[in-house]
Amino acid sequence: MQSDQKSPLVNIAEFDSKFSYDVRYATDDNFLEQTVYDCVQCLLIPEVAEALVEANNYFCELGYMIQLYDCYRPLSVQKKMWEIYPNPGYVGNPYGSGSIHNRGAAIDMTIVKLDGTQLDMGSDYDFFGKEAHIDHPHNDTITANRKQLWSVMKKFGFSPIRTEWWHFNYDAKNYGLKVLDIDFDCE
Ligand SMILES: C[C@@H](N)C(=O)N[C@H](C)C(=O)O
Ligand SMILES: [Zn+2]
Repeated sequence: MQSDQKSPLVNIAEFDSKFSYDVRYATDDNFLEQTVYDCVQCLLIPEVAEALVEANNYFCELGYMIQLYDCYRPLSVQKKMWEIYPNPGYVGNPYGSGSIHNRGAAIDMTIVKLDGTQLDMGSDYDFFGKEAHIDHPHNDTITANRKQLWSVMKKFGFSPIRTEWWHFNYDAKNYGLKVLDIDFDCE
């Protein structure tokens, strides 16, 4: 941790929009099989938080809301992930260009109905295999659910990656953003 680093991140909970949370990295129910976050928070740089709120408000008008799996991720956690699963198709290499999560400009997410009902996206979150790929063929329901997710996210400036249906990077210039290693303030 670099505690002298001033945080440029904002907490999505401070915005006027209702999100659902399923932050498994704050539990041991994740591919690391260990708790790597001290609390559930979605931190992002302001520009990305604003775009996400707009996307969520749009989803809400359609009868859905965003369920957040992960937002900003400290570089120290990225290193733990890489140690356990050093595959650049599924985990950004912290010793290379890293992850857009480390820059507060990527989100892992799905959408759920406003009553909390889950939508079938064809694989679980952080399933590292071909069923999670955005070009893998699935049945009509899954295809329609994914289309709903991606069409709205793209409208608000987010792009998916090929191997993970749940991962979105904000805009194309984001590798130029600063990599951060700030702990969550869980007070
Ligand atoms: C680990 C997974 N949830 C994820 O976010 N992977 C991408 C590729 C990343 O680490 O940036
Ligand atoms: Zn991700």
